Amino acid sequence: MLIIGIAGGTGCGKTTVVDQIVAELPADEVCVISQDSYYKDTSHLSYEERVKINFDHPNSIDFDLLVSHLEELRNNKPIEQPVYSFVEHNRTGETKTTHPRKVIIVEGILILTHPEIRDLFDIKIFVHADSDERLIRRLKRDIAERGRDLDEVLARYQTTLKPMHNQFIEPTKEFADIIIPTNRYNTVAVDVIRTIVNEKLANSREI
Ligand SMILES: Nc1ncnc2c1ncn2[C@@H]1O[C@H](COP(=O)(O)OP(=O)(O)O)[C@@H](O)[C@H]1O
Ligand SMILES: Nc1ccn([C@@H]2O[C@H](COP(=O)(O)O)[C@@H](O)[C@H]2O)c(=O)n1
Repeated sequence: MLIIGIAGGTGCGKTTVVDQIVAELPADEVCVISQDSYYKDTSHLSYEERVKINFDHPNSIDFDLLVSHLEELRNNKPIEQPVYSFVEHNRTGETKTTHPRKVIIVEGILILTHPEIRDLFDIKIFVHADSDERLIRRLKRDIAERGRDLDEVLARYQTTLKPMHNQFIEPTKEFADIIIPTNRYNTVAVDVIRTIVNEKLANSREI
């Protein structure tokens, strides 16, 4: 089994890179775990209280559940990945059954901040895009897909997102084996990673 961690600031293109890697791999050989699924259950809070949560701080993530799920997958057991709603700022109550695969990709802004999770990764990747580029992408995406407006995204960016990025996310770049620049679409880097993954898969088939 090969476990790959893909980190980087919001809007850097993690999901896009993951989709590009996965697109060329056999569906039954890869699964994806998103850190977003592991935002803490906040059902005990009202919507007004949930909106105020700092979603860019490591304390917002249920790392205990994420670690236990990764351990289960490593032991060849399926897990129930929570489904998260960015509109409700909460888990939906539904889960997605995720089966263990030869390649497990874990992606999220804060996954390299957690020492135990870092140790589980065979390859650690940090996706980098400039902060102005990330803000532009985040604005467009959150308004189009996550039910937000301009003021909400900018306020969140200034109050939590930018300071948390500088304090917690950017420093984890030093743990990365590979840094992918994504100010533009980086097909070369994605090809390199695909080659590494395919080589590992071919070796595991021979054993
Ligand atoms: N290299 C790129 N160039 C331009 N736009 C991109 C690039 N990578 C991603 N995007 C766009 O930016 C937005 C955020 O990308 P996404 O992959 O969701 O980032 P992340 O998962 O890191 O938050 C999406 O709308 C995506 O289509
Ligand atoms: N209810 C929430 C939960 C998280 N966020 C933001 O999502 C970002 C992480 O997701 P990416 O896909 O962008 O990596 C993070 O920066 C949180 O601020 C949110 O807006 N609402």
